Amino acid sequence: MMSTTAEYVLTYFPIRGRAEHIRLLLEDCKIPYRQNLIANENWKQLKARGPETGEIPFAQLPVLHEAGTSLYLAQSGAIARHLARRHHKYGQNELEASLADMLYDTASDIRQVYRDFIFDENWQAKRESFVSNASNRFALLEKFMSSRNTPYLAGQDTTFADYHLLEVIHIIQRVQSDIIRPYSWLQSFCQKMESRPNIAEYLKSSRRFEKPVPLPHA
Ligand SMILES: N[C@@H](CCC(=O)N[C@@H](CS)C(=O)NCC(=O)O)C(=O)O
Repeated sequence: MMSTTAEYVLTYFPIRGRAEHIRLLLEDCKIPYRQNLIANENWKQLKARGPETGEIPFAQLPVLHEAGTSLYLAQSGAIARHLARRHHKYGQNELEASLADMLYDTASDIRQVYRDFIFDENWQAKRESFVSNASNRFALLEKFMSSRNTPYLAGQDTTFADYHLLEVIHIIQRVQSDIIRPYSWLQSFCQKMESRPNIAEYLKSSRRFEKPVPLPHA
């Protein structure tokens, strides 16, 4: 949701990248935020002065700024967790919070496999092994989640981990559209996430960027 009375400003590039699960969380919870989209040609300058002004503490994006505070938060995982704590998306109890942490990191590991593949100059030759690796990782997640049998990763409601996993599935489906077909829990998870009204609206809106990363084949 875009708003003129934004609680948060999310600074990132005009791609989905590492910001997308943060956007999904903001959108699903209808938290007012504004996007500060940095074009490539402006990034060098901003990167050079960001650590000095405090606006980009570690010279990388995404960064979340909270309106009315001096807080400029870097690191996508820290941003997602910060919003989750503030907006009741960190589980109903400590066990759910720990599960959300574990499953967020599991989704990050799968995302890293995707990044290693997509940025590999021999990506075409490695497509099959990438798909097999990603599928094996989804199989383990499927096994774990089937044994718990909750609708969302940590329990009955979404946590920051669910938005991350949804985006990780979406980016890998761009490589292999039926990647989660063998996995019934993951399929039902995806359907549930995609049919949440605010997510459904966002996914088809012009606010959502088509590209996960700025590469022609991604
Ligand atoms: N661990 C950081 C990594 C941030 C990161 O790698 N950001 C990239 C974009 S996805 C970036 O700012 N690249 C531009 C640069 O380093 O100059 C996070 O999760 O936020």
